[in-house]
Amino acid sequence: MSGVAAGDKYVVGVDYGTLSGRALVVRVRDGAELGTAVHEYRNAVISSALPDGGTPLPPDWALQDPEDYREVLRQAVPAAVAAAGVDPVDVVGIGIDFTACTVLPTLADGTPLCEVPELRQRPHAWVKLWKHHAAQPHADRINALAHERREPWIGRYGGKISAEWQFAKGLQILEEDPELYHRAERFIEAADWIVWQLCGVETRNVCTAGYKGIRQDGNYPSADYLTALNPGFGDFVAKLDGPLMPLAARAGGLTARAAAWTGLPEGIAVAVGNVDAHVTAAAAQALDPGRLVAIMGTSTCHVVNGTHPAEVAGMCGVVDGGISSGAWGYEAGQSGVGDIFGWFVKHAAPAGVDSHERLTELAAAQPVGAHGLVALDWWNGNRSLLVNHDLSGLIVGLTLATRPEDIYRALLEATAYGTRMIIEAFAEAGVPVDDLVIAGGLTSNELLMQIYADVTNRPLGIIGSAQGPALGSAIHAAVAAGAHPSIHEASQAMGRIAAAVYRPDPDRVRAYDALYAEYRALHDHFGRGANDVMLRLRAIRNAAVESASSPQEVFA
Ligand SMILES: Nc1ncnc2c1ncn2[C@@H]1O[C@H](COP(=O)(O)OP(=O)(O)O)[C@@H](O)[C@H]1O
Ligand SMILES: O=C(CO)[C@@H](O)[C@@H](O)COP(=O)(O)O
Repeated sequence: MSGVAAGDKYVVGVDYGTLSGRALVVRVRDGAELGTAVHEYRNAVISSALPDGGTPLPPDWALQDPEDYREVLRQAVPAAVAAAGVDPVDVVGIGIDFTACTVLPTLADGTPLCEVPELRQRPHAWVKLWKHHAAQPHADRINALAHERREPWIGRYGGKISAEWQFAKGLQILEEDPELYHRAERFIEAADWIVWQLCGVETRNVCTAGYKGIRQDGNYPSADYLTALNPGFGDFVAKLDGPLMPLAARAGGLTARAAAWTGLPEGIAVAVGNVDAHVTAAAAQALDPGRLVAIMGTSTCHVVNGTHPAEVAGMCGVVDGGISSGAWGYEAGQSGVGDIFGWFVKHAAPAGVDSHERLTELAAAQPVGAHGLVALDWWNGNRSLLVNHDLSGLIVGLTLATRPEDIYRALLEATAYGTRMIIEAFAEAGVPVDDLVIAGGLTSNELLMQIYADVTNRPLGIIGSAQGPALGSAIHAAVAAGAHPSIHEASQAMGRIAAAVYRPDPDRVRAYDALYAEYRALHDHFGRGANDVMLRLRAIRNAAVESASSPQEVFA
């Protein structure tokens, strides 16, 4: 990479993903990406047993190790600066984005409870990753009580709080390990925790407080409501509440300790924490209302700005300033997308066709509908519109003639139908979606992109960066450092989009309309109570796994 010139200033964006953290060095003047480095988390996703080989974990758990996050600062940031060839003294700010809701209990000084020696073997002491889905029963109770009491905030979450979010995860800790819950003086998004590590100041960003917490119109749920959920839960908001700051604000200056980790100058601006999806809207120059950004990787997040708050059934949430100050930001999501394709390649495709590239090549040769299949894309549950992580996947239409590429294509299509359900829910609630911009690793699959254009009948733009979230974080860092006056101006100067790269084809649009009608019928049948077979199967599975983990069977 090249482009280093005297007088230029730089910012570093750090994108904390599910398996790794990436640092990117960006030129403030025009957003040129000069150097990048990735650090894979040593403990990755902790889902079967705690790292020291000890305590086994029940189904649907997903934990992480906060030390992996610090290691990204020590490894990836200096490596990216070295790769860029810039002098660290010319770096004026650092910004981060994180997966969310990825959340941890800490002491008052920010020490994660899993780093307190006597708590290390307690599963609830660790970071709960966004895809920790074991708090579904807690989410169900949060929702039922909110509706019963007509809590004013529930409509801002499409009628349902997700099992992935702060209140469900917090309630699970209280009810499964009350002593640990009481040891937690703070309960904090990893996005805000790593900013605390960087600048030594605890802040809370409006984005995660709004979408992943339940903060609306300046308030969290009342102590009265929380106590009705569980008499011990009334103090939860006190653990969450911190100095709330708008996106792109300066949280503080880089501490001497974090300067030593990163090799960056002490005192440079540290931007307020942000979320991988939301930060990408700035990178894709997609802050105007009506332009929906889908960040497609292991999962998909959909974010779009609107001019007013509307209640969209099944969305994740609408938050004032949740994507950028001055607009109402909407979020929806699909919990499994690339992960479903990855599952098929790894566990179901026979040798010889067990790669995304080969399956895509074979699937691309088919006319729409030729495989005779429709799938429901719920391998990792359903985040929007059904908000139920106990739902599971389904493929209808299998015959002896079905080939691996048929199933692979049906899975690609199923995720596109899921996105269309979300777009239609927005439109029905008066939140227009005029075009889509796609970001994330899946943009490299051209067949998938064309399927999305045809299924949604909308032009598809592609973000002009392979590192959308990290670029978005760098843009926020530039604003926090005062190098651009606002996120809109920084987005125009530093963001990149190739508009309308994929256009819908009218014949394929018609063919997909028919298949989408079948998807919708299956979606409502299995997802809206007509047939709860998926929920019954999940209960049977959980009981079987639980009985198999009795001491005799585990150690047999
Ligand atoms: N060519 C491909 N076509 C479809 N899916 C792919 C392809 N290559 C990788 N994937 C899937 O994409 C996901 C990785 O995407 P990426 O954007 O890197 O992930 P992340 O969400 O962690 O940032 C994995 O789930 C993988 O199975
Ligand atoms: O839910 C959000 C953001 O709100 C994401 O962080 C979460 O889906 C993780 O996404 P990826 O792992 O980046 O696909």
